[in-house]
Amino acid sequence: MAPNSDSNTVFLTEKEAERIRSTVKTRLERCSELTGRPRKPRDSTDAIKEATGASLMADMGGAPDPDMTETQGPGGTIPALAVGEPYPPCIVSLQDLQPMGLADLQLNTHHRGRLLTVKRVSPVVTLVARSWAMVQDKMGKETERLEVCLHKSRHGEDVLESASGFVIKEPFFTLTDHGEATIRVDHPSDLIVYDSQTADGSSLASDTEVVAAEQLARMCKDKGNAALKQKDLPQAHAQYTEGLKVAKRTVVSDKTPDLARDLFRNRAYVNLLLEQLDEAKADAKASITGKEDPRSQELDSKAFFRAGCAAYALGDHQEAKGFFEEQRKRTPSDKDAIAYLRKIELRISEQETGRYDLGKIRAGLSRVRPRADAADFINKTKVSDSPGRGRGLFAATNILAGEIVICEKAFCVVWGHEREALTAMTYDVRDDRIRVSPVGLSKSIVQKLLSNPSQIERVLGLYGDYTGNGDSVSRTEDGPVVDTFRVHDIVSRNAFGPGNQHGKEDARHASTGLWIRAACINHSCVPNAKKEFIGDLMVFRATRAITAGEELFHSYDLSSDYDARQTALTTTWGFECRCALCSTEEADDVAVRNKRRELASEADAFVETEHWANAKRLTIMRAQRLKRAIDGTYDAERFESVPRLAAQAIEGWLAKASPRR
Ligand SMILES: C[S@@+](CC[C@H](N)C(=O)[O-])C[C@H]1O[C@@H](n2cnc3c(N)ncnc32)[C@H](O)[C@@H]1O
Repeated sequence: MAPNSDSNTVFLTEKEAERIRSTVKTRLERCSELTGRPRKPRDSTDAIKEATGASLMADMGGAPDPDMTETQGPGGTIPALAVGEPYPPCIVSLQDLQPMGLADLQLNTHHRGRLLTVKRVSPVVTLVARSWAMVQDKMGKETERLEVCLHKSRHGEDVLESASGFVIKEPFFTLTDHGEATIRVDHPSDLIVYDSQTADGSSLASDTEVVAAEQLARMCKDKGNAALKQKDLPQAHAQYTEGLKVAKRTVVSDKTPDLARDLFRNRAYVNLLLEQLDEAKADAKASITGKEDPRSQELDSKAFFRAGCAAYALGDHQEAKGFFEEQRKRTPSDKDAIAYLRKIELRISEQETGRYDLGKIRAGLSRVRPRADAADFINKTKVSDSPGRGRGLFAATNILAGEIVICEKAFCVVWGHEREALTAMTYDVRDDRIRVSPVGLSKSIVQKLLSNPSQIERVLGLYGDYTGNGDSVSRTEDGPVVDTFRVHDIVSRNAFGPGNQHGKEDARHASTGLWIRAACINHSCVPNAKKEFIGDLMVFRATRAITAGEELFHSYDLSSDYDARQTALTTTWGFECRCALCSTEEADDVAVRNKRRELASEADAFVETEHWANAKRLTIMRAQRLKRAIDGTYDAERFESVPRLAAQAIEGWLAKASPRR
């Protein structure tokens, strides 16, 4: 990777790049040699001792993290990960899988159709991009390493650390980068936290059992309330869920129907805090009593409010409006409902007209509130095939120069200053390329999809190199399923950086986001739309008049240098640009392109250091000379109808400069 003065550029030495490549290649060779071989038993005591030591060292930061690679630059060290060996997640429910033991594991094998029940027997070794621990199966005779890669936490808690019992669906037994055997989990839905309490009340028969079940449900509700008070949201959610298993049984709900409703209402609240919006909405709806007495009206008002908040956060403004109106009917003076209904009017107007108070939106943003409260405006565009480029976004109506084409909130954005921000060097074995990848964004998207499965289809419908094995299963009886490899590939080809809006960023913590509609816009070096970011709002404006039916383009890479642009487009986006400008520049002599690159760098440095306001006559003359020199590298005839990108910065400066009086 080329050295660069830009603070967001990662500089990887050839030696480091070679080390990453050879580590991965050696592992793959070893894996293929060992495929199908039986697992070698481990000495339990030694294995646990080793994990305990490694866990202590990791906690103290005392040992080098094997995930990390050295890079030069302000970001410091960056994790290095191998990608490009995707496999689909398990899409079979637990009840349809056959149990197996650790002794049955075979190397480099996905044990399809099988499940492993294990308990953790060592502390967890928490590394930047993975966590691991030693586990034993039911018999307690065999011990093995269990590693959770990248997607290792849920609601901010390390999954391995959150419990001691796990079920691994269709376990993948392989080698670590260092050649050690391990069970490896890449898809969060393949690891189920094993729940020993089976309070499903499935065989409730006698009155005494029903009373006991009711008591159990009440106890869960109390425990949930206590956990909520302690702000232990995952625990509160688990307790309410446990209580609901019993309270929903007909024999219990016939006797005390309000118990399940209370649990649903409480869980709706916890779900809102956990941003599990699908379930928050469903729970709130399930808790509605429909009764007329004042107490029930008050409780239903609360339920409609929670359903409204969930629908609003999901961007379903019409649905949210319906819920808040129901709330207002029950509690007419409720200020929250009135405030939300007012906001919804604004959102619906933004969505329909594309008119935004962008100044106000900008003023409401800050480092602690970096996400805009705004609706998406997309109805001037439609998605259609773009020959040679997959799908593209097209104008559905005539659009004037300067008009908003689309305005969209990020489906997910991770700001450089947020805990989730994480950049990695990924070595992709499919094309032998090392890239800088926003893996923190992939992690956050996976979490968001697991929490809101209604959104899975929208995201997985985006373009990515790996498209899975054709199964579109996004849920089993055990919960939502998200293919993390597909999300990784989608992020690679569709994510953008909203820029440094909230203080300095470094290479390891760059801001990145995913905008679903805008992800359909293809690239051109001669675009007809230009994007700007206001918080997580991506605003595209037409740079010239666009007629209905025309394809919309923006520039993925703004470099004025043909070679730099082509390298970025092939490496990051996987295509060679064949636009009118690239074809013209490609025909230039290499020496001419080199000269132009040098002059453009000089012009950039000039623009950076010399302010145009009150510039001296001599400074202006220098700028004019530079512009003439750059123009001299362009053949007037061939470049008549395409832009001269290298001259744009200095032209802009000259247009603004005025001689000092
Ligand atoms: C953000 S997506 C754009 C939408 C995409 N075409 C689709 O079908 O969903 C980026 C991908 O679109 C394709 N693409 C974008 N602009 C292109 C162009 N000018 N020429 C060829 N492929 C292009 C590349 O495969 C790139 O990785």
